This record gives sequence, structure tokens and C-alpha cells, in this order.
Amino acid sequence: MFPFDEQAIGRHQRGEQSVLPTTHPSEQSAGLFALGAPVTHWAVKATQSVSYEIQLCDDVFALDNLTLLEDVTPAGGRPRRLLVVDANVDRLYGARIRAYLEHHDVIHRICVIDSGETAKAMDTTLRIIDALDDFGIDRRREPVIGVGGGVLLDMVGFACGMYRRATPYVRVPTTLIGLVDAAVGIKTGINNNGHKNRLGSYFAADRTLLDRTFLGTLPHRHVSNGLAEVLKIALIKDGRLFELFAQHAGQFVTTRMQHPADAATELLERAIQGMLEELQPNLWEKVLERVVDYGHTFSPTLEMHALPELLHGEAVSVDMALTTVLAERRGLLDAGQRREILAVMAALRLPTWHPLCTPDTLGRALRDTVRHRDGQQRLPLPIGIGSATFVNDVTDAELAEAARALAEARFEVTR
Ligand SMILES: NC(=O)c1ccc[n+]([C@@H]2O[C@H](COP(=O)([O-])OP(=O)(O)OC[C@H]3O[C@@H](n4cnc5c(N)ncnc54)[C@H](O)[C@@H]3O)[C@@H](O)[C@H]2O)c1
Ligand SMILES: O=C(CO)[C@@H](O)[C@H](O)[C@H](O)[C@H](O)COP(=O)(O)O
Ligand SMILES: [Co+2]
Repeated sequence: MFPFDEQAIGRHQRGEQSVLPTTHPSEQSAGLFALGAPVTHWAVKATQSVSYEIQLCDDVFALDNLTLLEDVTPAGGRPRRLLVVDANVDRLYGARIRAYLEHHDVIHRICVIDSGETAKAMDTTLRIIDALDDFGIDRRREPVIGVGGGVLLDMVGFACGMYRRATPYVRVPTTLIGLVDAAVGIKTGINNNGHKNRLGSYFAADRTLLDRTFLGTLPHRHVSNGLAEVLKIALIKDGRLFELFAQHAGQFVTTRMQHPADAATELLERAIQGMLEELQPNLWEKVLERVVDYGHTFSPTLEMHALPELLHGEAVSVDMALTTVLAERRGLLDAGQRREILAVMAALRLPTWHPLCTPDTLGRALRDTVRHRDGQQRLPLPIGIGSATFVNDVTDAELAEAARALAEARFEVTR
């Protein structure tokens, strides 16, 4: 007989959460069982809602900008914050960040970490966790603030998701990839055993503040790197975004997304909007046919094997060039469209080929991605420019043919 807990009834009647042996289906909070029947199994079902804000916030560390401290509870006395800041960002903006925190009387500590793909690992993540311990962060009311690119934010999110099983955090992306992609979704992660993003979690930041002024110091190569992820969205779902590239690709890179101002703003907004349209309905990736996986079938292996030579977006670009040729050979887009796409990649100073694109490496990459996608290729391919389909039947021979065709086209671009 299931032990009957009088207190539980009281808690339940007071509306407190509890799991009760219940007699009426309407009361069955977890589809449990009728009283008196032998207990053989429990079916527990609960849902957790996730909501988070992403907002444009230029000059986030301007003394009169209080956005970052909006979550400070006045009743809590002097606010305390731990910041995890990318080393290059600290070199460029550290004095400003510290002046801001001192001006607003925030008790703070800044953990400075190296980023770059080779630092995206457990040892760096554990350093962030050590900083959480040393600072003595309160569990819920002192969100960690991550200031950096996608590598840093992926590690901060991963660390915070593990620390006390969930410690809130705020993201301040400082690279273009961060602004349009890494700080938009809820995926966190690190590389492990030579595998890209092999360890990670789905852990949403409370808030993301998008400060485009950080782009003013971003090396051009990293501007191009971020535009690869925007081009991904253009090719699989937004023809207008591709038009912006066709008109302004080179200027976006040379001006670090400052000019033409209207086009740059439209591009950023469409990129974030496009990403969120795909992410929100499938945040935990229950459905593995994901158009935002475009450019990420072969690139994880290419990026890890070429490390540190190929940046993330550059590997994505090579992947998209290869799959553009694959799509053309399947009649999904025509030669003119293929030429347009590869020309935009060249104008963005993105690679469209890499010596690692051998049949062996591409075949191995595809097999690993099939495991990542639960046994099927679920390979997004563009249909024309601005929409996509999924295929599951790409053969090694077809891959080798596409790689040969791409190599012959000599689309390799020297930066
Ligand atoms: N979580 C996600 O959904 C998601 C999505 C896309 C990409 N990512 C990840 O993002 C990573 C790539 O991000 P990234 O390109 O931002 O890498 P990154 O964090 O290594 O930053 C790139 C370089 O720019 C420097 N930097 C950062 N901000 C700067 C600034 N304002 N001015 C000057 N230099 C600056 C950094 O020190 C670093 O050297 C990859 O690991 C990728 O897997 C994650
Ligand atoms: O790189 C990332 C996420 O890491 C995004 O640009 C990309 O669109 C998608 O999220 C891809 O699904 C790749 O994600 P994953 O390999 O990290 O699972
Ligand atoms: Co990516």
C-alpha cells in the first residue's frame, strides 16, 4: 500500500507543489495511479517554460546606460557581479568596464579568459567555475555577465548551466558571430577529444544585450567570419538578405558593418529575426531537420581538423560552397545562382575551398554528422537562393564529384 502523507495533502491544498497519491484524474498532477492499487510505475510529466530577452543596446558600458544593471534589486544592498571577459576585449575595453562598475558602486570581480577555438575546452570552463566559487556567487540574484565572442559565451553558458545546476547569466556579445548567432539561441558548449561542441547544454541566458559598437575594433577577418553565419540564413530562407550581400558585401567587411548604415542595420535585424524564427519553435532541437544546420554538416570536422587555421564561419563557408555545388548538380539551383553565391563569398573574403575537402575527410565528416542527427543525414540543401530542402541520400561518390568540381572552379580566395 502506498504510504499516505497527510502533510502532502495539506501542501497540495495550499497550492504548494507536491506529488500526491490521488484518486481523481483531474487531480492527477503526474498521471500517477489510483489509491489502493499496487504501485508498479510512475509516469512523471512536467514542462519548463523558457523566456529570455535579446535587445539592441549600443554603448552598454556608457556611464549613463543602466540597461546592464536593470536586474539589480535595490533591496539587496550593494549589487555584486562576476564578469567573465574575453582577454582581447579586456585589453580594449577593460578600463571602461571597470570604470562603469565602480561608477555604479557594483562589487565586482572580472575573470579574464583567452578565447579562440583552441581555448574552448573543459579546462577553461573549469577556470570560470573556480571564479564562481572564489567570488561566492549567490545562486539566483547575482547573474554572471559574459562579455566576449561566441567561444567565451558558449563556455560561460556551459559553466553557468552546470554551476549549482543553473546559475543565471547575461550575455554581452562582442563579435559579429556573437551578435547574430551565438548569443541568440540557448546552446552552450565546448570542444572535446577533437570534436566540435561535443559537450554542451541547452541553457538560456536571462538577457542578451547587443552592442554593435564592439564591432568597431573587430578584425576584418572576424567580420567576414560572422557574415558567413548571416549568409547561411540568406541562402536557406531569406532572399532579401542575399540581395543585401550582393549589393554591399565588400563594404560590410571594410567598414565593419558601419556602412551603408541602413543596409547594415537591416542585415543584422533580418539575421537575428531569421535565426529566432527557426530556433524558437524547436529550441531543444526535438526536430533534427534544422535549416540553420546549413553549412554545419562538414564544417565541424573541417574546423577541428584545420584548427586553428579555419575560423568557425570560414569552415561554414567552405561547407556552404561545397553544398552549393552539390545542390547545383542535383538541379536545385542553376549555374548562375552558384556563381552568384560563390562570388558573394569571395566578396566577403570567405574561403570556398580547403585542402581538407578530400573524399576521405568529407565522408568521415558526414558519418559523424549522421550520428549527430540521430542516424540520418538530414542535410539541408538550398533550393535556388532563399529556401531549402533536406536530403538523406548523399553518397561518397557524389561528395567526391562535388569537391572535385569545386576545386576545379578554383574559388579559393586568398585573404
Ligand atoms: N551557441 C551557439 O548557438 C553558437 C552559434 C554560432 C557559433 N557558436 C560558436 O561561436 C564560436 C565562434 O565565435 P567567435 O567567432 O565570436 O569566436 P571568439 O569568441 O573566439 O572571438 C573571436 C576573436 O575576436 C576577439 N574579439 C572578441 N570581441 C572583440 C572585439 N569587440 N574587438 C576585437 N576583438 C574581439 C576574441 O578575442 C577572439 O580572438 C564557435 O566556437 C562557434 O561554435 C555558437
Ligand atoms: O554553430 C552554431 C551552433 O553551435 C550555429 O551557427 C548553427 O546554426 C547551428 O546551431 C548548427 O546546428 C550547429 O550547431 P551544433 O553543431 O553546435 O549543434
Ligand atoms: Co555556426
